[in-house]
Amino acid sequence: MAVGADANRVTVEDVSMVYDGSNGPVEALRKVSFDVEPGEFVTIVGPSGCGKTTLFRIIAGLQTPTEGAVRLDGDPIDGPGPELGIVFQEYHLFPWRTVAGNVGFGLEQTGMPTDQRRERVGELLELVGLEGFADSYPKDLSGGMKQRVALARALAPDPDLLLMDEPFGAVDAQTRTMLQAELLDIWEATGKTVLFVTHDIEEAVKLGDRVVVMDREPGRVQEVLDIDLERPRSRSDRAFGRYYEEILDRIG
Ligand SMILES: Nc1ncnc2c1ncn2[C@@H]1O[C@H](COP(=O)(O)OP(=O)(O)OP(=O)(O)O)[C@@H](O)[C@H]1O
Repeated sequence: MAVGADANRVTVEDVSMVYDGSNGPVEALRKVSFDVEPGEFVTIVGPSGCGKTTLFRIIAGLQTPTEGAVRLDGDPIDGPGPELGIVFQEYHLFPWRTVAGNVGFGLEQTGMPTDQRRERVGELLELVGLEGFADSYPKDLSGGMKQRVALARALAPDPDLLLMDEPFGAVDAQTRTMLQAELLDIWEATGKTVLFVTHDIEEAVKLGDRVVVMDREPGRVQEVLDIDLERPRSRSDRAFGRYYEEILDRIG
């Protein structure tokens, strides 16, 4: 295979997950398969309990599937590493570290020299629109700003894949719209492959090139829908509405 042919491609292969529930086995995923092409923005949408978080955790290497595998560039993902940038709904920032300290955390672990690290953190803060907040602490930031810090931290080691689990679920509607637009700008600027989990159909259609639609019946992928729309997209567009209704119809 040519060098780079598989760059940043994610392959989810027949992934199944069965939990040991207190009342017996709980099937969370059944033979889920799909690919994410390099540089693509893929959203995963489905109703509560359909297995989104389980799928996300398996792709992030935080959880081992009962069967199947997830590969990044052909290699199995066997734990979170610098090739993955992960953003959770609840920010997960270190409260005792400044904004710069949070963003630079992963870079410290790699042993990057201080000067270089400062420069990289500065670039990242600019990218997420937080210049001037390097010395602030998370407690002094709004939800949207905290999520920008979490995004900058995830991007710091220049990961192959950006994984986001309901990242805008905890912010108000106006901030959410703003963050969505900013994320698309960052995605375009960096060319990252993005996998984004949401329960919000509008968000899934607005952001994704392709939408992995989970079934009403837990653990199944209903279909993978190609969204053939130009950005920016809004619900007032007829074509947007068609995709929205289509997905709504499937998962209700
Ligand atoms: N640790 C666990 N032990 C037993 N069952 C679990 C466990 N984690 C999840 N489940 C079950 O697996 C199924 C899928 O859960 P999961 O959290 O992945 O779904 P989800 O789509 O992310 O839902 P939500 O949007 O509500 O978080 C559910 O039936 C859930 O109750």
